[in-house]
Amino acid sequence: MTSEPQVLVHRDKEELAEAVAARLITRVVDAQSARGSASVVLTGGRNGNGLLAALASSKARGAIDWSRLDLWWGDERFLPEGDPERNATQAHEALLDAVPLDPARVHTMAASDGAYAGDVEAAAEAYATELAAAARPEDHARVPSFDVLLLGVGPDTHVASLFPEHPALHETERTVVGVHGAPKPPPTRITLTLPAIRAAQEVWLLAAGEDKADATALALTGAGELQAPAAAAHGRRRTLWLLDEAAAGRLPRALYPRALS
Ligand SMILES: O=C(O)[C@H](O)[C@@H](O)[C@H](O)[C@H](O)COP(=O)(O)O
Repeated sequence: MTSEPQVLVHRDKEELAEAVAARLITRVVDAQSARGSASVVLTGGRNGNGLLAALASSKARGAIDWSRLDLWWGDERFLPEGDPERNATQAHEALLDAVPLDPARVHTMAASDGAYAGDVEAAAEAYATELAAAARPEDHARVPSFDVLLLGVGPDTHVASLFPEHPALHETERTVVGVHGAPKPPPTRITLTLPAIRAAQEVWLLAAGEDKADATALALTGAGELQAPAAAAHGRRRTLWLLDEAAAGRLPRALYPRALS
């Protein structure tokens, strides 16, 4: 089962970050009260980090039981541990170091100087194994049914490290793969594949700024999955596009109900 994309437009990137932070707190609190724990997949990039910074400064952040939250990553830049360009390093700086997480529930992807010594395929396979170990029978997948999977949308419509026309988009078996020759630096990356992304209950795609307007319009108006990977990202229950006005600037108005002021 997949879900039709819903579009929500906020005034600017600051309002977007704060509104999505509030939405995420509510979603995590709901999941924790229903099930005892929650799982969220983080994204790299400016919007993902802006969201984490908004969570860090939210007065409501104490409503989350951080010790019962599993954090995963949708992709990682295959760089040495602690490199300032690693998505995990940036997430720690923006939020993770400031909240009482259980370190065993913070599932980072391997660094290039870590256990797999520069072997990105082995690092990807290890992450797939970690995901499979966390999946429950009721998930009916080789990854957990993440409560929320966050994806920043690139100006070329890439999500995670799934770039237009790249071979990783054809993957139907593996849940995590190594990426070579990515057009956005660094060229070597680890990414969840579409089957792993589509196992999430909810997929939230984030885009802000005029440089995302074409990508957003392309992905939401019928582009193919190879041409526009963002168009291929669906949650089982919900697919939410969370935009600012600039990123929504070239969308047909019929796609989103809220009137712009
Ligand atoms: O590792 C990365 O670079 C990301 O995970 C990538 O997929 C990112 O989310 C998009 O490129 C959007 O990034 P911005 O929000 O910075 O445009």
